[in-house]
Amino acid sequence: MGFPWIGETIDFYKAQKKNRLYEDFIQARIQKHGQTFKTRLMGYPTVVVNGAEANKFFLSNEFKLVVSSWPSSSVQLMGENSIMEKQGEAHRCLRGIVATSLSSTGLENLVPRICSTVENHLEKHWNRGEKVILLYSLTKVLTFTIVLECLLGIEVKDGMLEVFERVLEGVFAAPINFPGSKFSRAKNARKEIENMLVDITREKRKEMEKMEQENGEGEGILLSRLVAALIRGEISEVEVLDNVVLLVFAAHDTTSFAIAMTLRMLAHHPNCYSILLKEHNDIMRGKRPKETLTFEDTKMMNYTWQVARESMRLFPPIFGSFRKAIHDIEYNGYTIPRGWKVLWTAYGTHYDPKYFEDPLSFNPSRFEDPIQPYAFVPFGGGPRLCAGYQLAKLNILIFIHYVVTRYDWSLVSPDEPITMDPLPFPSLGMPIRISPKLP
Ligand code: HEM
Repeated sequence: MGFPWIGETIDFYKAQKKNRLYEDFIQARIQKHGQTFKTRLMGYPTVVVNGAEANKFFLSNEFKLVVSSWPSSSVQLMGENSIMEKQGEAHRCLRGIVATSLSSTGLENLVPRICSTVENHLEKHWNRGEKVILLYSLTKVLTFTIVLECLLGIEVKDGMLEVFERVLEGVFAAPINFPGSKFSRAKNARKEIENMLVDITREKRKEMEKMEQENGEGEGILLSRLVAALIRGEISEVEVLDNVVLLVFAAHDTTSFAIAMTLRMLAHHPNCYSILLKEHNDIMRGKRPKETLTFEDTKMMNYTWQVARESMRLFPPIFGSFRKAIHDIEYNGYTIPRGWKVLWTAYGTHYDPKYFEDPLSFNPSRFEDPIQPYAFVPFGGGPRLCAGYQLAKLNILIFIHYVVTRYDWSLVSPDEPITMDPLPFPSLGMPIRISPKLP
């Protein structure tokens, strides 16, 4: 378990920073101790669990045996009232409100809005002849706009992204609140966002009360649904604010990284790229010039989704997360005492040949066959399965469609290192050389 308090935290962080959490930390200990092993991380005795059976056991027993457990800095910055901190009935209520806008029916209406946001983004940042752009950095601007404008219905103003990013930078920093620290900068940024969101929420409330639009229908936008629940007295104003901040955090870097890794893998595997391009050209052939994509079109992007899933298998945007035991737990011959942490990771199954043959090779067609439940877990599982899974999927498919049908592109640094802090990102921002395709 390493030294008292600190335990193996430094080894864990070092491996994370190099994006070698699996190779240097998890795999090394699995070989020594087996699939389930104990360690000490950030002051807590922690049991690291691996394998589909373990994922199923711990993820599906959320609220019964374990509860999600985020670092203190994340809770302070995302807010104590965000969905990730809620449990039981309070979680079910919030999840219900959020899920209505993020379900297939809710998202079907968003497709035209997402398409025009992607087109405007490409027009603004990608067009104008041959050039080199930073794909990952720019995609973050896009995913931020999609979650705020398309999903929540909040207009993005100049400087907003930078303030949100400052909050995100502190989410996993040490919660030390002295002037100039990462955490204190993040706290100040959070205050700025709160002030802005209070105005937006109150304005929305006034407007909805005037129009008696309490159910938020007519717009179908998530902010209206949250404010409708506020008007009905189901949630408080601070719950609206905390959940807006949480949604931006949950959606933004994760989706950008998934897009970046999908394009990187396509660049490394030209055969896969040809198959994917044909899928998109076939969709285009059935459409009039300038006709926009529909939800039905995205359902035809099966191969693209296989490529994206295979990329997320190899490069999960979230490596896993912590739970806390709320009872003594008997698991697989071990007793996990109440209060201990449990860490499940995507790597624990994604890189295991028991679930994925030749796990380090890139093979999108492995997703043609059904995958064992809880073996492919980039979106988690159980009651806390990613609420934005469908939006992430649409965002990825639609963006890839516009990129591959409109641009020729290539990686400038094919072997660009991926780093983690603690979410993964391409260390140079993923420079690519682009040139618009001739019409
Ligand atoms: C590729 C993109 C994404 C990935 C890989 C991803 C991954 C995850 C994972 C692993 C969890 C579960 C965490 C846990 O069990 O502790 C989660 C939860 C969540 N995600 Fe995502 N996510 C993505 C995109 C999104 C988007 C676009 C949204 C919304 C706009 C979103 C909203 C949420 C929310 C609200 C939760 C908390 C659910 C709950 O506690 O009930 N995510 N996500």
